[in-house]
Amino acid sequence: MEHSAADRDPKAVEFAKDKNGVGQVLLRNPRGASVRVSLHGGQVLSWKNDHGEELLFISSKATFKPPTAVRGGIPICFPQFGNRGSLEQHGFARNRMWIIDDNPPPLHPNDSNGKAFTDLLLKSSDDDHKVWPHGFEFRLRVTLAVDGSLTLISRIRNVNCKPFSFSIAYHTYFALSDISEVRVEGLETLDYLDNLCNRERFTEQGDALTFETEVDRVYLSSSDVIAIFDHEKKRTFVIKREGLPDVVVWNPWEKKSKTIADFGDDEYRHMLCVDGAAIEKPITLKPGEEWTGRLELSVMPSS
Ligand SMILES: O=P(O)(O)OC[C@H]1O[C@@H](O)[C@H](O)[C@@H](O)[C@@H]1O
Repeated sequence: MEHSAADRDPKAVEFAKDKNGVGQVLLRNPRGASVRVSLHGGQVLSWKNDHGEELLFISSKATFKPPTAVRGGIPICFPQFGNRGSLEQHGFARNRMWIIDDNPPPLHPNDSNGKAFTDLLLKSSDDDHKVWPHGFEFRLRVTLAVDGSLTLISRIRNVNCKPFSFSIAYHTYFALSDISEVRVEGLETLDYLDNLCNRERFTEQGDALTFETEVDRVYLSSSDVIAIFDHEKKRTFVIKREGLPDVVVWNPWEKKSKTIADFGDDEYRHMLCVDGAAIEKPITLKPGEEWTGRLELSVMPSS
């Protein structure tokens, strides 16, 4: 039996609909932090700390009307990343309607006890089979802990009689004061594939990543914790991953921003995508097998 914060506080998990009729789950912790998850795409749309400050970027030009994913938050790229395959960009999961999973297979008690959480489910549909002929169940648990950290646990199961392979990324748009004041640590000396150079492979040379132009890279096989230091806001995002060896770093910068319809011209200054991902070596599941991946995001004060 799993016990969530909802067992003690009926306000810890609430369900509502947005103005387009899309279901959303709101998680709250006792200190006032909150997380909002949409059933559309299983996408986290908001993560606020206990001062009510938004930690995820959402574009002022974002459209919240399905079927397109919202520009910001944490869209889930599955079963394809980017255009590395025949499916639509970043796969179809972010554009599908998920359901609430009332009776998910249990997870470790640490993933629920004392926390506010919700379980969502996406099952492959007949439409999905036309473009990707595989049977899967994708279970997503979104958890808000008492310390304000946000955890996404994905369990993907092959429910068909033939194997399939997939890629996945949690395309996390972090909200920042100013991209030119930001430093990312944990990717030093790693190899990366540069999407701006036909995925050519390079090796990261610098001490830490800083930003002064467009970046669109997949860092490979990183085992470290990633930290995003925001000097102006005096806070550091800490990203921990399990089962997600690769890390995408994306900022469209000035020129590309102007070509993205649901993104403001100057908004690149206030966001950075850093995704926990499994891309270079797709994950293969035999019939009946399940894969688990875990992303944990937390924020710490820094000087
Ligand atoms: O506009 P989309 O489909 O959400 O993708 C945004 C970006 O996502 C990044 O992860 C890709 O590497 C970029 O190439 C892409 O432009």
